[in-house]
Amino acid sequence: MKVLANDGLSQPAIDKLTQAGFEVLTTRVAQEQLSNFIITNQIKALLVRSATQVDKKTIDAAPSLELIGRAGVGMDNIDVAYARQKGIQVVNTPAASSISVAELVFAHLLGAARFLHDANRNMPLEGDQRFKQLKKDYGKGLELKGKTLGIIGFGRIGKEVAKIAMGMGMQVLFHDKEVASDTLDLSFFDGQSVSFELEGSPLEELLGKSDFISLNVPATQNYVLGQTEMAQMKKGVGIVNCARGGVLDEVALVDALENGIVAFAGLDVFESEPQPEIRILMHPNISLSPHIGGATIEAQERIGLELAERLIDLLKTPTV
Ligand SMILES: O=C(O)[C@H](O)COP(=O)(O)O
Repeated sequence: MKVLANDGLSQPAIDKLTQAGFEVLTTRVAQEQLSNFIITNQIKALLVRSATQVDKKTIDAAPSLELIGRAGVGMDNIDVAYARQKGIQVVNTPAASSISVAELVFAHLLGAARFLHDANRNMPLEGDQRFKQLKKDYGKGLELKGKTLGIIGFGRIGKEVAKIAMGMGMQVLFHDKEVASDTLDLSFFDGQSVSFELEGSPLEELLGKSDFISLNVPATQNYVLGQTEMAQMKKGVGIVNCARGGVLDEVALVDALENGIVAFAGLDVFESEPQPEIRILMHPNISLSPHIGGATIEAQERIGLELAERLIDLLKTPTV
């Protein structure tokens, strides 16, 4: 039984599937040739990350498909409803990358609060005058300890973000339409743990009180943070978006950066991927990363193994 892992798959997952009798192809097939490749090779399971689009056209043109696996969380690149309607099983790995994404939120927060992204671009090859000037330019960094972090979206990732923030001595507010309150267990290295009860806040209150805001919601039809919400934020706020491009209005963000409402932003995802807007790419107060929230060795191993197990279970291939 053939599996196409079109956006790559960790080696332990490939090994597990191979041992279970699957033939795993890791050829990166271009979007336009995908349907044809699936038919020609009689692919039964198509595994993707966020790069490959699995739309109606691809699904219609690939009758051999029995399963679509998303190696990751967001399924906005897959027409899930249509696939299921056609009898194709669709699975993802919602929990496996939460820690990696949460840690990237803090990579952006800690980095941008100390201008690291811009300092990296501007460090002089030589010349102590320029070095001294940069020392002045980057001389007004911010500490995170004691500040308030507003987390919008309190699912698995939002909760991991909250735990790191609490460990750093930050105050945490969260807003989630589905979650009124929650208990967080903070585990320490020595096995001890402490529980915290958190009450959700109305969005307006979170916007007005937060020194930093992290977006941790799934893809949405409308902006979660647009011009109206930015006008309600505390002056000098830092915003991090490691969720999805369309949840943050980038035009409103650049305006808010220009008028000083927002001091900095950290963006891992963009309204336009893989080619973000030039104003976003060139802005000195935006820390950038190319959609790598789940891209750690640990997360990809967990994702791959979880997906392999689901696939073996669902397609019930006899082991060789
Ligand atoms: O939804 C996800 O899992 C993340 O956005 C990561 O996407 P990726 O698998 O394309 O890196």
